Amino acid sequence: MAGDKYSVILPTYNEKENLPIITYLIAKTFTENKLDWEIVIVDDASPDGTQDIAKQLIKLYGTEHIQLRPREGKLGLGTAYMHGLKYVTGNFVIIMDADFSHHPESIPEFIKKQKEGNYDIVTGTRYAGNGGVYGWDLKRKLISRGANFLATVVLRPNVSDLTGSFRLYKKDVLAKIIEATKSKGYVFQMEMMVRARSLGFTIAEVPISFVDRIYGDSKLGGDEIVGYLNGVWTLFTTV
Ligand SMILES: Nc1nc2c(ncn2[C@@H]2O[C@H](COP(=O)(O)OP(=O)(O)O[C@H]3O[C@H](CO)[C@@H](O)[C@H](O)[C@@H]3O)[C@@H](O)[C@H]2O)c(=O)[nH]1
Ligand SMILES: [Mg+2]
Repeated sequence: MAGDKYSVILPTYNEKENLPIITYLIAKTFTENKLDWEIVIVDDASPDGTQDIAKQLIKLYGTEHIQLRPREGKLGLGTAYMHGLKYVTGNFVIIMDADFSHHPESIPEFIKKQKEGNYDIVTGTRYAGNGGVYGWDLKRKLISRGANFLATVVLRPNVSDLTGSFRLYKKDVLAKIIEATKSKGYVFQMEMMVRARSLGFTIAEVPISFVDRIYGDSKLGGDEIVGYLNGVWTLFTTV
């Protein structure tokens, strides 16, 4: 629709190798599809110089397309989205990873799906249709499947991929969900879907291929798994 603007919130922590290429591909995707866009980079004081790269990208694409909204230290993904949302100027928000696990080529499919039913949220799914995961070892696959299975059985939010983060939201919907969401770590993605359901928002799905990163390391650790289990329990007893 004329007047729609898509704001991509891109959280980064040590993504200097990935940031220029992901930015290029996001820009290309929006430009080719004649869509209005911006990227809000939320960098948590990455020691590798990610912010220097971001500043160069602002010079290249302009302040109307790229915002750098840094924070003092590594404060986690959930709060990175909240922080980025404060600066968003579009009426739609896309959240994705900066490490190519989420490919920008899916963005037009998300937008098309959103328009089909005027959905509040379109979530990427690795666990339906021709979606999938590539490059993870068995352990990480089992953690992801287990996390989804547990929350699906206990909380029944009727979303096939609860722990993924590649999603499109109406901006005011995202603001309301974030306000209701209490957890801060990786569990945030799952809680957001459960909250969205209980607030009555509509959710559609688009199958995506999640490809493990080539550059840098995942930030998922044992404390995140404990945090997830706590999150499922808390939602089970309160929502
Ligand atoms: N600003 C900021 N960015 C962060 C932080 N931690 C991670 N990031 C950024 O967030 C993105 C995802 O981080 P990864 O460390 O690559 O996550 P992953 O293990 O590949 O996990 C992915 O899959 C999970 C489960 O499916 C998802 O829950 C998660 O959101 C992500 O999509 C990357 O762009 C990374 O730089 C943080 O504390 N602060
Ligand atoms: Mg990753």
